[in-house]
Amino acid sequence: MGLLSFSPKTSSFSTGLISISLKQRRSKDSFQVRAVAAPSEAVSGFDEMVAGTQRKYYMLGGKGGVGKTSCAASLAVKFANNGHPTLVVSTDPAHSLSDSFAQDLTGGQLVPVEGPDFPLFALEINPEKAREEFRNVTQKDGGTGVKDFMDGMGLGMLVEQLGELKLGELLDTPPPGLDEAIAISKVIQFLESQEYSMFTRIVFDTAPTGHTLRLLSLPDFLDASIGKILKLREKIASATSAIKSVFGQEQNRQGASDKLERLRERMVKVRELFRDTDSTEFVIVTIPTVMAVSESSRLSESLKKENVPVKRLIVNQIIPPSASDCKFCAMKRKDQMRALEMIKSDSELSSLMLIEAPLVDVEIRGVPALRFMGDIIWK
Ligand SMILES: Nc1ncnc2c1ncn2[C@@H]1O[C@H](COP(=O)(O)OP(=O)(O)OP(=O)(O)O)[C@@H](O)[C@H]1O
Repeated sequence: MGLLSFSPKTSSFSTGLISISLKQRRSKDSFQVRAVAAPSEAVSGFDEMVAGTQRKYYMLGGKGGVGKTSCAASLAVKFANNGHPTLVVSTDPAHSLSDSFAQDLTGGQLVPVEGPDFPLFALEINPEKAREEFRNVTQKDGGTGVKDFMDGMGLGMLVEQLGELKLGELLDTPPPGLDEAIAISKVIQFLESQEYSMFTRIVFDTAPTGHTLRLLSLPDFLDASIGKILKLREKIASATSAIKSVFGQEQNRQGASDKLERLRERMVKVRELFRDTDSTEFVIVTIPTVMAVSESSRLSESLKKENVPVKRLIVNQIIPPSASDCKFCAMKRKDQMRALEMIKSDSELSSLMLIEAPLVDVEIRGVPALRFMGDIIWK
């Protein structure tokens, strides 16, 4: 039975034996973590992930509650501790980065995370704010704005075409994934600015599976919608050149058109980013249950169909072999082993690099704990 120590003074766990089942004892200035079993060797190919200074994006996603945030945050800490200025971004409308790092990272701005050796910043995208901005741009220039404008001008024949866009409806009752698409396009907007040029690793903590699947098709959908709006605008502009002078708004409208065009370009970039094998990888996180494995298999299939690069599958929260005589633990573990076998024979998942991460008996919160978890998973 080995022992791992953590000292807040050095903010690190001692190296050596890695634990699966942990018993935590807190004292005034230190706590110890008792290791009762050694984990199966997880090999994530971290050397390949950390190599090079070219910017890389890692998107972690999967079913709700499987540990996406913990895995994403631990990967970000690990990158930062390996010399990469790193940005961790939450695009999940229900953010939990602040909880995971045990620091206030809210506000929709870059916030420095205290603890790692190299700069680590976090960004929780505020989906409501981002959606509001999106709504302003599209409505001003394309959504209800265009509809009202056309109605007013008696250009009824174009209204039918506008109906196809369903953009107003989309914004009033946003489907799952829209917030994500907007959030990621927002991130791309950020990344174009100088302030963000320092980051060589960007880790996304994404929303649960359903949102991700929807998200994959959204950039195409929005790109097409915005494209249609722009075409409509052109038609209106050419059909009503006289109106322009009456309203004297040509400059404003041109500005709004440019904004819309930029939004569209960003959507195209989102789509490209998701499919760029040189810079991007989607890491699926799951737990060893039949339901989670089935969902992960479907996610993997959809990602591949969309040409999104997927190489790694983290199976999180694996119960260690029962050292005691706990019947519940033994049964649960047997169940989990069945799910693991299912992964190994699944046509989608078996080809992925399998990273097994143990269930630890302390909550993973704060940089030292994330560093500890990262050292188990990412090696
Ligand atoms: N390997 C693990 N061992 C013990 N606890 C874990 C492990 N992985 C995650 N947890 C705990 O499980 C809870 C959920 O984890 P996390 O927030 O990372 O999941 P999530 O998939 O991001 O959830 P959501 O979909 O709700 O955002 C947290 O309390 C976290 O500390």
